[in-house]
Amino acid sequence: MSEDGPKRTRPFVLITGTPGTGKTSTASLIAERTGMKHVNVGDLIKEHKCHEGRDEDLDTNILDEDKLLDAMEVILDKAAEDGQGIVADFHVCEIFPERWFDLIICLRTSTDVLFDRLTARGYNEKKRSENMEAEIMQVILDEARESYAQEIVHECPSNTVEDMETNVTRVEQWGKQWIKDKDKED
Ligand SMILES: Nc1ncnc2c1ncn2[C@@H]1O[C@H](COP(=O)(O)OP(=O)(O)OP(=O)(O)O)[C@@H](O)[C@H]1O
Repeated sequence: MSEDGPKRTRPFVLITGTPGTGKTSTASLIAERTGMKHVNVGDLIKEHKCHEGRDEDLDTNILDEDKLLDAMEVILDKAAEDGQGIVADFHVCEIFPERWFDLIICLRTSTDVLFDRLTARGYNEKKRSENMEAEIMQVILDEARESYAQEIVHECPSNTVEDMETNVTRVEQWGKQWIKDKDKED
């Protein structure tokens, strides 16, 4: 959202984490429960063709960040104008301007569970290993902590359906409080 964009009355949340940790499932449940708009950044990239080519080795597309940020800014500005919250999900968090998000949830999944999920998804061995390693090394969590204020970054386990329920409820309750606090401010 642009610096001089519309004032926000609802929160913007980013769900991040290694591929397979449950970002899309969690974000869509949050959207369902709260009425926030779900922005599946992966889908947005496909829709707007934000690619600069393909990394065949890693079996992944190379992201055109500027194009993605432009496309997202339009969506975020519109949500702010409409008084709607945003729950975005993406496995990269450091590319977004810090001012965009009020809460960053970094989902974490244990090695054995993630292995099974990525295998079920048909990831090739190299892609699966890269992602497993990234999760073990907490690459995304470190990126989140480096890119945003410490107090808005939360690490949340996402191994079981119960974990997902806890995470969704947590964001839902946090959102209600955010709105109350915002109302008091105005
Ligand atoms: N907490 C959880 N408990 C049980 N199953 C889960 C949980 N989180 C995700 N899953 C399952 O794991 C798979 C991957 O989930 P999902 O697509 O939401 O992950 P993702 O982090 O969005 O992945 P990507 O970054 O590749 O889009 C799905 O089959 C989903 O149902």
